Amino acid sequence: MAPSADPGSMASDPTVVVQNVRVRYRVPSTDIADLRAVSRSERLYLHATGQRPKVTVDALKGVSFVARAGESIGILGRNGSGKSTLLRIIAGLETPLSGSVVARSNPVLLGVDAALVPELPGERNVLLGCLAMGLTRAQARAVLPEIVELAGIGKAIYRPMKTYSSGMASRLRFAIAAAVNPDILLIDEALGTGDAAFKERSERKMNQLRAAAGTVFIVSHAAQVIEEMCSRAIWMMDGVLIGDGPGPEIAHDYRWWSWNVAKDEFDKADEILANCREKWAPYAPVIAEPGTYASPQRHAR
Ligand SMILES: Nc1ncnc2c1ncn2[C@@H]1O[C@H](COP(=O)(O)OP(=O)(O)OP(=O)(O)O)[C@@H](O)[C@H]1O
Repeated sequence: MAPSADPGSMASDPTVVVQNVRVRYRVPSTDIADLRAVSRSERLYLHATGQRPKVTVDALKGVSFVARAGESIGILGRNGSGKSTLLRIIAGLETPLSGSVVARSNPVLLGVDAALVPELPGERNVLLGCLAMGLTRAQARAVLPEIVELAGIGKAIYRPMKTYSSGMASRLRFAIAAAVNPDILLIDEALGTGDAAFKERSERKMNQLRAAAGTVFIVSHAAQVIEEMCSRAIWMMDGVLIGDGPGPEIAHDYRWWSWNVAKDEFDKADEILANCREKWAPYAPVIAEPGTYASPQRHAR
């Protein structure tokens, strides 16, 4: 079917424009069928060098959308559907095989693997994280109380991060990234681990960022997080964007589809998927004129 109109086109300025992005990985495989598929000379070479044959994984197969100021966008999908790859591409940490990403300002990626030092106490890591995100030492000290309050991990802030539970560490990372008030914040799975009080505080903080006309992206397996926190959601499947629409509605469809898959109700699941594709077909972004965006392409190609 024809791509639908950009749902936010009348609303606000674009912050991130993703156009037909493809990402391909070449990964070694131990599958005997992959070994049989290569030529005899290559097989001999692999054997002699102790290597495995490489297979192609298409992590993103032509993803396009426009994110706008004031949106919080949830990214949903099963394991391996391409959600984290999409965030890394928006953050500029990887170069796509083809396509482009243009962002209004530098996106800040908050990953569960964000590089903090496990041996250091939380408060020292807060300072490190702030410096890494471009704050001066004085600015970092000034926002320390706000970060400590947002993270809400009490006296644990004075203890080494390696002694934290995964939820405590995620909360601290979220608080650090959010405190620098980035225009574009990318969050990978950090919010599913918090308790009700943290959820309340993080929601408030995200609303503040959105109100300041920024954009927040959240990758989460928890459809409920996206249902409650995101104004918009995109549903990824096998590297393809299959639905783009209001957060609560996409999250509801995703949850209902997942439930049916888990119960082996595949006909029902297919029906939900077909309806979602029809109703929330992604729109094709209009190619931006040079100079439309303040910052250059994320990836020089
Ligand atoms: N660095 C990499 N090298 C090779 N393959 C990769 C790499 N990163 C991701 N992939 C592959 O790309 C595909 C998409 O992975 P990605 O991590 O983006 O999925 P995801 O939707 O975030 O998954 P999950 O929900 O499990 O975190 C998967 O098939 C994965 O194996």
